Amino acid sequence: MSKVLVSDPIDQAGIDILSQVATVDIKTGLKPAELIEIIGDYDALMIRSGTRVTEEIIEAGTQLKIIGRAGVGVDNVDVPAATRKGIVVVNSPEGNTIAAAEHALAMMLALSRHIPDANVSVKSGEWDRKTFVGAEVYKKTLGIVGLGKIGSHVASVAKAMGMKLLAYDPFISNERAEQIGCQLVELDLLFQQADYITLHIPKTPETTHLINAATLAKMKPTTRIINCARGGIIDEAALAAAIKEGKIAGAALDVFESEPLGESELRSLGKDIILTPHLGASTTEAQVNVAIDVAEQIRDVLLGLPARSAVNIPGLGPDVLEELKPYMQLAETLGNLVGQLAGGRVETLTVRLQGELATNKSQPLVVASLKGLLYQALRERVNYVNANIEAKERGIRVIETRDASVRDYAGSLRLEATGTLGTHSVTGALLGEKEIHLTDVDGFPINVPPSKHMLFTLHRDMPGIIGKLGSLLGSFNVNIASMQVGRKIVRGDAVMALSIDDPLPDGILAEITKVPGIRDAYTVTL
Ligand SMILES: NC(=O)c1ccc[n+]([C@@H]2O[C@H](COP(=O)([O-])OP(=O)(O)OC[C@H]3O[C@@H](n4cnc5c(N)ncnc54)[C@H](O)[C@@H]3O)[C@@H](O)[C@H]2O)c1
Ligand SMILES: O=C(O)[C@H](O)COP(=O)(O)O
Repeated sequence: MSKVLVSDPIDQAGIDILSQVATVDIKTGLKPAELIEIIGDYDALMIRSGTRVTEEIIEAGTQLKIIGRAGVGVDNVDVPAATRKGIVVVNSPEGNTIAAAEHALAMMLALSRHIPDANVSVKSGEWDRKTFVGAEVYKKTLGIVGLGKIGSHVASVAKAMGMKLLAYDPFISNERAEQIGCQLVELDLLFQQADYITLHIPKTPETTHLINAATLAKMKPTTRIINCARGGIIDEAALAAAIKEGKIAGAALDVFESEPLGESELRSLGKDIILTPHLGASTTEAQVNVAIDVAEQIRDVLLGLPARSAVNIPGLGPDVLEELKPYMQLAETLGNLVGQLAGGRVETLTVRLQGELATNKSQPLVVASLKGLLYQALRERVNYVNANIEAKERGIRVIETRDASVRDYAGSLRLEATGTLGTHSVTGALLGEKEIHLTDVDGFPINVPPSKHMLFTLHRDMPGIIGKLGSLLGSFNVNIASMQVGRKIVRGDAVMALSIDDPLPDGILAEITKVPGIRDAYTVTL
């Protein structure tokens, strides 16, 4: 019989499901070394946010087939390490949505009316009605950062309370935001106008310390911030200073840079701050939902069936997967690339399956393209199972076409996306030992393998331009690994594709477009 280790508190409903197919050991509060010592005995590991599943633990899990996260965030799991070892990582993307949204709303109201401190005051024998005069949320502006599942539910309840809703989410269309009753605005405007700011975004390199001394300085002295998303999105030292100095009115935090919260100035800010110990998902209902959702997936995988919310492994049959695998990678890379060229808020994605790919069997490549397109927004939380739904929720129109007549390569894939930066297209194929190559950008033929950091320019094909760009990049210490120009006619328009060793430093793109002859420049990280 298989063995499952449950290393965080999980509702009994989940344990009952696991017990149908496995021996279940519940061992919570293990130290990393203790987990490493025993994990080798287990086929599955079920966790919440309390267990950090590092590469070391994954390496020691020689029998592990699946890691189940009874909740949303998989930032406590080294997903790439699990993928490398062929371990499926699953989560429960929707099981605690309502719980987290309601916690954020409760925090907003509790902070506005000083409920936690007033409660402590009365319980200690006082009857102080002066200290706890609050503020109403009615007719106030709520700025929602991240209009995904939780952000959208917060929006609908806040609207019913008479709040005006602003939202910032570079991956959501205006139509979708309007449906929810939100006005999409740039982040700076949201910071300047919101009376309440609530965060519902994943923690990524882009969102780390999104709330910092500089962004706090843009807010009103009456602004209150709520974070029930992830610790680290707020710079806690800067937040504490801003509250102390009266630059903003207060904050309500459920999540922290380091959990459990240790010594922290945040604890000493009185009634202007509310702190809860990562309780967003802690409702009876949510815990039953996530436990059942994830336990069922662990059970299925242990029985050799696919998982419905796999974060890292496609929910496709193994035979189809094997055949399409190299093309899936091509589709993901092209999706990620064209999404960045088109700008975040993509409205339409056209996927053209060409040559031998122009068959029904290639349909998973459309999903893989969407997965790549949504990667910048959702990181490892987008997968082959949810990519279609996530795209639909963002109002992205997907057009699928097939053209068997294209014969440049055995099979090739062309993606065209329309977003905030306009319409862009990329084509790719597998060459040699199934190596991914970009074969066309915006209609200009090229032949380059994609690299982690790339720069594309649209320019006039004229003497001296390559030298000028090379010197400019050199003056910013940017090392060029490779460079290729694609053109249709001599001295007409041309595209240049450069692979660079590091991300392009801030501000250079504007300098590049000042080079005579260069019309546009785009940088991407794949
Ligand atoms: N406190 C808790 O116990 C608790 C419970 C559940 C979820 N969460 C956390 O809440 C957050 C939101 O969860 P969800 O289920 O709504 O996720 P979701 O994927 O449905 O929504 C996240 C949204 O953030 C947007 N986004 C991504 N990068 C962005 C950026 N740089 N700027 C603005 N928007 C950006 C995405 O487009 C997406 O719409 C996650 O961090 C999750 O881990 C916390
Ligand atoms: O990402 C999540 O689902 C939440 O942060 C909840 O975490 P928890 O399961 O540890 O309560």
